[in-house]
Amino acid sequence: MGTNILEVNGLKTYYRTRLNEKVYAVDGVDFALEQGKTLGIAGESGCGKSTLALSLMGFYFPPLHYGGGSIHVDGTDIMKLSKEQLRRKVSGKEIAYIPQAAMNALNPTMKIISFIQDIMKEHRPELSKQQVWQLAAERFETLNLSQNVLSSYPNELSGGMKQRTVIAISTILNPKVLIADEPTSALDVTSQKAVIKLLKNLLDKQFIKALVFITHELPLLYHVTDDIVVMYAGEIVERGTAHQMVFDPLHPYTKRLMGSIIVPEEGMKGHKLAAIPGAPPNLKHVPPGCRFAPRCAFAADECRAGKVDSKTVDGRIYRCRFDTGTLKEWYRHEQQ
Ligand SMILES: Nc1ncnc2c1ncn2[C@@H]1O[C@H](COP(=O)(O)OP(=O)(O)OP(=O)(O)O)[C@@H](O)[C@H]1O
Repeated sequence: MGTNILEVNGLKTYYRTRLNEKVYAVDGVDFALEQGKTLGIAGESGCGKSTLALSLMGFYFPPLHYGGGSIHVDGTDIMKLSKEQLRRKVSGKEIAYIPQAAMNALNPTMKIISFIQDIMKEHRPELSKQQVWQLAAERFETLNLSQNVLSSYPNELSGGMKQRTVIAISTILNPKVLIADEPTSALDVTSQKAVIKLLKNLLDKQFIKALVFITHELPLLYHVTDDIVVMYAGEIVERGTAHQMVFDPLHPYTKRLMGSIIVPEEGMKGHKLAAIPGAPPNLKHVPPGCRFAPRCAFAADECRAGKVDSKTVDGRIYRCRFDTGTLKEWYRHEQQ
């Protein structure tokens, strides 16, 4: 077992709406990520992936509120730090976050180098403008990005180049953990591959120590991450290696999620596609038992009765009352 660079225990966060209702977007999440590893987070829209990312950064600004639990980054519980300590010591330095569509949020009137100068002014004020340029140019070259990009405006770059630039900027301080939220969505296949290559490069060169990759496209994670967790209605319902999750899912939700997506992998090309019936629950009023039960073909009365805890079997974690033998038998029957 390696060192855990990120450890999350019992994390709960919620939104408070204008009508004073609570939306339980992250509801008791536990996971750990070892140094040098990549973790994928998958799930349908609205299951809490982006909220989890915001929560991991300690970005608690209304309407998002912290409800409990701990987040250790390289041994430090960041929830015990003040907002000011978080901003100065953690954000971007220990843990960095690339939100969805970040590349479209770059100020179009600023050259790329200006974004890096702003970061360095805050975190490395001792560096001169010339030194910042030198540092940025070396980093860009190492990541196979031309240093000409530094003197460009965001709108002069293609979508794929813009996204790679955002990633290079966000990791300029060598954060221990990088959280990338849908970093490849809205890009063509060639640009997606370039982004994935860049992320792997950051890990190989040890500019980052661990990567969390969030996407609703579970099969994409197969090429990027060591492990995958699947979220459903604010909870993690399964965790396994990328191979296990794609080729041998245990939880009925993971199984249905895989069955609803075109999987280009060898051995999966012929699998039958079927949409998951129904919709995820309203996170203001989650069902009392298994949250997937209302949509699950295998659900029994006991599934709807009380909270379903996670269990660990052969290193895999899943949140379902049924044992692995029963689940696999059902899936085998379905395929016939
Ligand atoms: N500002 C907000 N106020 C209230 N509820 C919110 C707010 N932002 C998100 N939510 C709710 O929190 C839940 C989780 O949303 P979140 O965006 O984290 O899901 P997601 O899995 O990242 O979805 P997507 O893939 O579409 O980004 C959803 O029910 C969503 O409606």
